[in-house]
Amino acid sequence: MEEFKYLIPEESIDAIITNVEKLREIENHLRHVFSNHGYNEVLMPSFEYVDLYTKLDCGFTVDKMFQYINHEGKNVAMRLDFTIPLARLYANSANVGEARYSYFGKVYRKETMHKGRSSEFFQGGVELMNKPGLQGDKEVMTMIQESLPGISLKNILLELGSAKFYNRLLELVGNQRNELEDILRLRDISEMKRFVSKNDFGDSLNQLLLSLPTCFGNIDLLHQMMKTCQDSVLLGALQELNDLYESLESKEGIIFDLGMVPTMKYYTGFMIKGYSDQSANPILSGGRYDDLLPRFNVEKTAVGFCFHMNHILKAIEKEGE
Ligand SMILES: N[C@@H](Cc1c[nH]c[nH+]1)C(=O)O
Repeated sequence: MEEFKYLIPEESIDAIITNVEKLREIENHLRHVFSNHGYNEVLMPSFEYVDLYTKLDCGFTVDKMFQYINHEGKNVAMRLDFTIPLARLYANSANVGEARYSYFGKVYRKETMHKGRSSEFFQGGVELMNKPGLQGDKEVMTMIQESLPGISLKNILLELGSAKFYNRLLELVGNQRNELEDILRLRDISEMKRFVSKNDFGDSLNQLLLSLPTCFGNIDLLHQMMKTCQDSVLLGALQELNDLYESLESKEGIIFDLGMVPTMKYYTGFMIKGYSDQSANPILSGGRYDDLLPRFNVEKTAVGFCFHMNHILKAIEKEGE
């Protein structure tokens, strides 16, 4: 009868984060790193038109959104992502030179299977507008590396992938792209074997595809792939990853994952995911997304990343056990 006192909606959990003191400690550390690099913190709105997320071909679908119809009769969603609204902010600003934004706050994403999982994700990140190529990528990577010591996790692995590489692969397999995406997402070795023998893309591409589900390793792996890769676009993408790696002062904990599937459809260049050995979910993610600002009619490039605070705090908790 008084169920409301005990039950929690399936989209929710009892408390999103209980160790808020730790959250604030990490947040302040990150705030410090970001502002030292000249990033201005912006407090973004919680509500956006659904169209902002769906009509730019960024891969967001309405089933992921918490939405309602406002008094104008328009569909409004709770913030699903910081990167897209910040791209709009930049595109609408008078200054379209170099710009640096940082942010802290929640995004709201519906889970397909709720069961004890929250739909609210606390992020802290940055977006760097109009610093193209290696210089921009390096700035972001350096900030990630500088941030890591302050997040209290011992073993962090930084995985680098490339959306340019991935998108070219999809182009090369033509009509079979959806199938390839599924196989790579699941890293399914036997499905990949079946896929390759069914389609036969020629020796070189066949061999490359077969290697992808398990294609992670250190810089030697990248060099080996560069030797065998024959397609100039694929090779160019690998060369970019190599240049980024070489430009970094510290190479600690960096590995390559050439089968990495973009979590966001807007990525166009390098992609990064950070993992703690205590968390199955990434504690940070990001990458270059040069095609997003042009969709707001501003021919400028962008790159950024965010920390996933919920996953960081979970991993810290586990590490303490
Ligand atoms: N918005 C991305 C992270 C990112 C920031 N900038 C670029 N990528 C995410 O939620 O995963």
